[in-house]
Amino acid sequence: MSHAVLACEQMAHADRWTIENAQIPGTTLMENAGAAVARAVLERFGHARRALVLCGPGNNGGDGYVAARILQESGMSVTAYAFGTPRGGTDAAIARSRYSGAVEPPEEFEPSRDDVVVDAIFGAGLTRDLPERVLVALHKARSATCPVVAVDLPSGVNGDSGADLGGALTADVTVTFFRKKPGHLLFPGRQACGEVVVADIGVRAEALAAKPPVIFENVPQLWGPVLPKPDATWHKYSRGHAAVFSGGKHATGAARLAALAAQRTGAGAVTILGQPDALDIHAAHLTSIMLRPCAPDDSYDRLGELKGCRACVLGPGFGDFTTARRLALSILQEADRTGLRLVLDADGITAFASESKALFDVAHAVVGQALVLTPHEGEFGRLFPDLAEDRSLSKVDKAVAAAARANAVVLYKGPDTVVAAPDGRAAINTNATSSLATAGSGDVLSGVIGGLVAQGLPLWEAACAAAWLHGEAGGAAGPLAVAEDIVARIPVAFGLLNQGRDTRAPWP
Ligand SMILES: NC(=O)C1=CN([C@@H]2O[C@H](COP(=O)(O)OP(=O)(O)OC[C@H]3O[C@@H](n4cnc5c(N)ncnc54)[C@H](O)[C@@H]3O)[C@@H](O)[C@H]2O)[C@@H](O)CC1
Ligand SMILES: Nc1ncnc2c1ncn2[C@@H]1O[C@H](COP(=O)(O)OP(=O)(O)O)[C@@H](O)[C@H]1O
Ligand SMILES: [K+]
Repeated sequence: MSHAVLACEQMAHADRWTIENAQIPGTTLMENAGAAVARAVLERFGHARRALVLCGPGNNGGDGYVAARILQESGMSVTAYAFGTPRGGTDAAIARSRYSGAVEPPEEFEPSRDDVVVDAIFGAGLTRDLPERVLVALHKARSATCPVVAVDLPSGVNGDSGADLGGALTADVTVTFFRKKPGHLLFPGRQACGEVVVADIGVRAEALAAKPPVIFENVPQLWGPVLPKPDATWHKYSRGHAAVFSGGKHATGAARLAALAAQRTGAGAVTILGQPDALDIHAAHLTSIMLRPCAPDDSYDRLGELKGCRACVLGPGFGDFTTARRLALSILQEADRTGLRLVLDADGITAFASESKALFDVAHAVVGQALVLTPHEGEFGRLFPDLAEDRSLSKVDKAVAAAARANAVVLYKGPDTVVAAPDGRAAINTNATSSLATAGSGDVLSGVIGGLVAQGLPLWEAACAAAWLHGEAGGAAGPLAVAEDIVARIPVAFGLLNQGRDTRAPWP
């Protein structure tokens, strides 16, 4: 699965496995890696005056020396700069010895605008802050504003977390090998990488068989197969019925956005539940969405009256924390009997800020899973303060730990939204643009999740699909989109799934 994402340790294991079990020497992998880097340089920056290759002491530097040799052979003017010496006998030392061009000390590195810099100082083996002489060189490269091609990762970016350990360059292109790492997809690493090229260097996919990957880039292959297929016998309720709880009369918009999004996502019926004065406002705006009165002390059982209702969204604009807690806990307590699933967002999350244990306890008592949580960074900190503050954890680690603790699918929002399941699976979303950074966009997302869950999708797949559809819809709506525009483009996002496909089997 080429959309699998490997932690640095898994990648090192795959390298070792290939060398030991497929009898492919490490020097061959390094040759292939260096060749892929040289190819990227020649394809994009072959016109540069010089290629200046910054080489570290490990295998990343080894890739750099191979690239330097190939670039020189292709006729480019090349200088390598040695940041440390490869240990004798290593693949990197062999690569260094095969390169016969100029090798200068770091102090001699003086890039200009017309050069291309190859950053091969540190890759997956970076373990501590960058040394001063590396920082100085990176600063010079940045000041020169010349193009940068990074090998595996821009030096200074942590491959597992995407954290910038200090001073990393923003590359134009990053050439990585076999599979992406979380650091290529999580911010700020994603931004530092620029375009990411994944090169096949001969590492064998069988290396992953013993311990299959659990982290993925969020692509339609992950969840396309479980999207609902149109059925000639459908009626509106069998197609899926979603409910959305409304806030009070001065905060109805959020629920309306969620409800409209659930409807645009394919739920056959959508009902908004709210107090009569709030429903009056909804009635003035809505036509095909149903409205049902629900007093604050009403039982969640009112949901049982909604035919075929499989999903409810609670939290957008809700306001009343006491009622939110009561509703959420009772929905989860009855989830095994009713089959109802809960998407808890916004005020529904904040309502449990100091009572998260009560939520997690009922969620754990459910056979299987019934809860999706959709926190942004602030909400995540309210529910999982210790995880939020733990600097040793990546965003993926945090989301996975939160999902296990809450027995919930956790969709941890941001430009690099992570969707984690209690069993440890995680998908990193990569198609969202900053056009989604607009009020109400999160309400739309919770409605999309609710709409998909109502149609019977498993929770993790529903949340992954929703993040992707939301991203595409936001992109289609353009940079000045408002939340209503995102709702309107959901069909466009579905349409992208159809492209090039048989229209009778509309989804992958
Ligand atoms: N055969 C293989 O294993 C392959 C490895 N590949 C390359 O190998 C890289 C990983 O190689 P390595 O594990 O050698 O790691 P790196 O080359 O990223 O760095 C390791 C070296 O840097 C030192 N180091 C780490 N952080 C430092 C810091 N802040 N200051 C000073 N020194 C520091 C380490 O002690 C070690 O000597 C990948 O990123 C990739 O570029 C590719 O060549 C593909 C094949
Ligand atoms: N810069 C960005 N790039 C990509 N996606 C973003 C960006 N900023 C916000 N988003 C997405 O937009 C949505 C915002 O949700 P949220 O913060 O709950 O907003 P609101 O409460 O206003 O609806 C989330 O899905 C988030 O991932
Ligand atoms: K590098």
